[in-house]
Amino acid sequence: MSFPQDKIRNFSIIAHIDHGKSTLADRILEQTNSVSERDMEAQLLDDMDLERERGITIKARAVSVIYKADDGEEYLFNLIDTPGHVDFNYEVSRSLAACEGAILVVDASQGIEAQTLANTYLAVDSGLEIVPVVNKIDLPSADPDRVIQEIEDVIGIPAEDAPKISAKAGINIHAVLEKVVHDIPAPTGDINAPLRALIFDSCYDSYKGVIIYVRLKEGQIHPGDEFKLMATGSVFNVVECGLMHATAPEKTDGLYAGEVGYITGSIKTLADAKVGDTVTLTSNPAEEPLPGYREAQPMVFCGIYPVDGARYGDLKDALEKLRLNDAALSFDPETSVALGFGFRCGFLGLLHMEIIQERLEREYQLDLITTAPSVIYRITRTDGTVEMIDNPTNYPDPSLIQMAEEPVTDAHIYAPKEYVGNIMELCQDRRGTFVDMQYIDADRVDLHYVLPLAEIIYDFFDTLKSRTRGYASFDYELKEYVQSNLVKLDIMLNGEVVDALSFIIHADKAYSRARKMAEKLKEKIPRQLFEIPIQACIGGKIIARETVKAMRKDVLAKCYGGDISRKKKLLEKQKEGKKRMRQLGSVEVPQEAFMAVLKLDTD
Ligand SMILES: Nc1nc2c(ncn2[C@@H]2O[C@H](COP(=O)(O)OP(=O)(O)OP(=O)(O)O)[C@@H](O)[C@H]2O)c(=O)[nH]1
Repeated sequence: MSFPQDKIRNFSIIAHIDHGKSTLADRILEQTNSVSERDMEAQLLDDMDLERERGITIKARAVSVIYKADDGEEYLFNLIDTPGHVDFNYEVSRSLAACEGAILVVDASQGIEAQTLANTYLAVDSGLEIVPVVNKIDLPSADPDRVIQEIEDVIGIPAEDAPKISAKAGINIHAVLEKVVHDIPAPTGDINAPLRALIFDSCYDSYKGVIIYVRLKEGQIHPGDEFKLMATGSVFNVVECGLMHATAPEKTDGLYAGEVGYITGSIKTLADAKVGDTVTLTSNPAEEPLPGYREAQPMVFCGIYPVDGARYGDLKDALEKLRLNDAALSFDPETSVALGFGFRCGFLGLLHMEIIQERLEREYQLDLITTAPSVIYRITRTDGTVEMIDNPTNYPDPSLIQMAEEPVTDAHIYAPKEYVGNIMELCQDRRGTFVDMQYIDADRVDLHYVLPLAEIIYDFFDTLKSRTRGYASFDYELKEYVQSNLVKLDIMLNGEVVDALSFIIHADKAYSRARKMAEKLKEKIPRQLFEIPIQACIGGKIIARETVKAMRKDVLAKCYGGDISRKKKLLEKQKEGKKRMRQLGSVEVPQEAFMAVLKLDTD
């Protein structure tokens, strides 16, 4: 065994977004000489380009480093990075379950925010030792003592000797490393017991197949061993195992209880090696898997269509490739009269959805049309059957519905108290139910609301930010399904329903939304040779109407005579424009009309 258990420390860094988690991780790698300066790109742990650009951590990752402590001993630190966004909460909880402790980073000028608390609760639920650290003390607005007091008052853990650091300037990082050695317990677990290893992350490598990242709780595993994934039941042989160092993996002759490492075994798809599953050996299997496994459940759905119908096959290939590395992404073929062939895609949340859309466009050069995001509604039909509906097209006729239910969330908003009025107004407007309000300190409050998921998947967070000048933070958790007065709103152009524009909405909001959509469409649809009525209707009843007037004269008539190249240019331009048009029945609708209507709420 490479390292005695008592010299191993397995920990995560948890923080609210932007409080400096990745920067601290970089400093830890640097100070343990894990990376040469040349290799030290900022935010080494975030290795996807997109992550770097957005400055967020999408996938959890782990890295092993060796730290020579002040007591003269060498310690093996396994640092497990966690994603910082609620969409990826399940991955966060699995990463935490692989650790004994967590460094809690709090920004010295901002103090505790919504995800500080949400992530701390996840860590406490996993029984971790929390090591608070106050970061960004170099900022002029930093008030570390106030933040320490806040940690003690709000979280209820001792923090008077929390290291006050600057991850950016590299101040006091040593104190953090020593805290890890002294405050975070070493792992325990019998290396001779039947193997139980928790998969906390996995990725796809085109040479090695799926690489699974595990924390061994009990037992050991060696190359050549036959292992079983307990949730899926699939069996493989270990081809390689080892530790992940910052720059390259290190093959080892085995992994032992307490360690964190990787295993490869010609596993073909991520669906076989799911995060949260338990690895055991077929020769001496464990009786029970480790607790906490569940399937990642998509919560937000939308239709994705290629602008150019001929690229349907490319879109399919791209989605399949992305799914290799993202078991939470789901997609099924769907057809729309308006948009042709495409896919109904499911995501963990809005951020996840945006990331996938952006990757499809950027990495696979696809032009896409996406339909409005939808949550999953639970419909009980009059004949008693229950259906989960993620596509407005499948929404039954109102006469067949006995009860409609929608998902609601428990939401916490942290903000300075002067914004309480604005926030309450926003939550009210989004059909929120006020639960309570608590003071975090003299200036800031925690507003607790129950909010329908459908109301926060559009642009809730952006609106919240703009109404609080960026000071509010937000966190939510799915709570339950509740009965709701839902209707399906259809849009008709020239008397025909445009299926891609239909959506499910609360009855109270249907009228104003219908009116806004009709107005927007009128503005965006160019005049054509005939009059186009735009109608919004619920179950056949028209609730809003606008009309695009017919073209009165031939606009091309202006181009009499003139030089031929100018005419050609005009024709070229027209062709370009044509490509971006969709023929909906008898009406041509420009691409941007779809976009405009779908983004209605942000205006
Ligand atoms: N002034 C100052 N800025 C810091 C410090 N630590 C981090 N930052 C800056 O704060 C921003 C966010 O830091 P990150 O390390 O990306 O934060 P994070 O918590 O990893 O963010 P997510 O990955 O999105 O969760 C970056 O612009 C950093 O340069 C610090 O000690 N002082």
